[in-house]
Amino acid sequence: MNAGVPAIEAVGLTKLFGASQAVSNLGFQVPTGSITGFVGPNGAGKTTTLRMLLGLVTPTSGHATIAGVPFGDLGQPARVVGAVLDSRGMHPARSTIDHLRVYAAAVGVPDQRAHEVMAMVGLASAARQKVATHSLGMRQRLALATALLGDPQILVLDEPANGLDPEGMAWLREFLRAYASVGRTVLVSSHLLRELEQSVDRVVIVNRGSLVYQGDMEELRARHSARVFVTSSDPATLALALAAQGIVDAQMMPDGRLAVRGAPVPTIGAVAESAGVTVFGADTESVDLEQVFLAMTSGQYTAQHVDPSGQFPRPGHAQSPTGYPPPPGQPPQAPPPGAYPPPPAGHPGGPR
Ligand SMILES: Nc1ncnc2c1ncn2[C@@H]1O[C@H](COP(=O)(O)OP(=O)(O)OP(=O)(O)O)[C@@H](O)[C@H]1O
Repeated sequence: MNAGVPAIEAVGLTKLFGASQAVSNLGFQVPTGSITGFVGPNGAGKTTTLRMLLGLVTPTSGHATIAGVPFGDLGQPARVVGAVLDSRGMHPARSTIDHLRVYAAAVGVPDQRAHEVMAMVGLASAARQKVATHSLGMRQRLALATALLGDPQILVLDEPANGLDPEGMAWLREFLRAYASVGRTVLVSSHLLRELEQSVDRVVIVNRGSLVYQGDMEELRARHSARVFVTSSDPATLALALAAQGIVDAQMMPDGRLAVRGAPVPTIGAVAESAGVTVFGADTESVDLEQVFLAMTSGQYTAQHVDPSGQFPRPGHAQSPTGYPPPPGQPPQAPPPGAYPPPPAGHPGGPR
């Protein structure tokens, strides 16, 4: 693959089904060597997008490339990109190994490769078992094995975790890591960020056919990094002392607490002590990325700033006491319960 060329690129992809817009001017890149998550709620347009990438659906406008060229121009597509789009369309009467042999012949690889990929996905002991009797998890593994037949440099997987039990999910995570560790690329979709959080280095988030976010997981985490809410004898002096140490993101809350980002509790405690400020309490906000995702994809995403009302505007925070006693005569501070609105009906995590 050409150095510097993204493994996958979508440019202005749009798909209309009649009057309904499934994908809308969607652009993103999947860097070579990355494991990129493609995340969005049900109906967000993930499958349609993946099918456009793979030449199975013609875009209304826009285009996509795989290894720098449109899918249709790949000389030997199965050697470049393997895809798992739907594990339900397999011939039920075929055995595991027969299914793989049929596809091995289609891809132009020897039967031996069918045995190899069957072992790679842990199906060797089910070689003679008919597809009709496979569990959904087994079908997912078989679909993955089929995608691997051509030993492709790029894998595109649509909801591969569907039907996998926790052990299967852990196995899939390991598998994808090992696959990408030698410079190969994975694009994997899910309707749950939580499902992919531990496996991907990069994420493309879509909602209603449009891009909501693309970037590194680290960046997403950093953007939503936790703040520490400090109750002290002198917040203004503490803010100045923190700024002198380069910790400049400290905002006064209407309730008198200082909201500090970018420093852990022990550091804040040490700065306070050296400035002669007494700390009565410090509550750490922990960020649940799934909540960030839900907020992003339910139209309630309002990013970073502190709400002047002194409430906790950002989703996913849960306060945890840190061992400091509350100020004399005051109960420990806690966020208002239910400050974050629940996801809407039909949204994953919300009522269906
Ligand atoms: N062949 C089709 N004809 C008409 N509408 C379609 C077709 N395929 C998809 N759609 C519609 O396009 C929208 C996006 O569907 P798509 O399957 O791409 O979303 P998704 O994010 O993959 O969702 P899910 O996770 O539920 O599969 C949906 O409203 C869907 O009903």
